[in-house]
Amino acid sequence: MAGKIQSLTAEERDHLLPLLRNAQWVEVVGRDAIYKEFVFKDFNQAFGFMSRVALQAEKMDHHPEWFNVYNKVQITLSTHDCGGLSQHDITLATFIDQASVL
Ligand SMILES: C[C@H](O)[C@H](O)[C@H]1CNC2=NC(N)=NC(=O)C2=N1
Repeated sequence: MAGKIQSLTAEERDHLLPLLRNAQWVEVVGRDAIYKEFVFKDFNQAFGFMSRVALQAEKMDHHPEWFNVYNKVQITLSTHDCGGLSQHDITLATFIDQASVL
């Protein structure tokens, strides 16, 4: 069912994690995952953002772990099929950052 999904290599991490940190993503302690919190003007803005991310997640078959209260959305990205970060998480994080400023 799950295709062969590769964890990021050490070289890819050295390159990509600083870029993610610059964009306010942080590495989760005790787990190979990244996390970021988004704050919007109100629930309508937050849910519009979540809708855009949801459509992309379905398209990618790669889904965020997320928690929403009113105008705040907390997102954790990791690839369950490989037990850690993969290129899918980087791709989705990049999409999420773009979707958050629409
Ligand atoms: C069966 C289905 O394709 C898999 O479970 C997909 C769905 N969405 C997923 N999302 C994430 N974040 N990681 C996965 O490994 C994953 N796998």
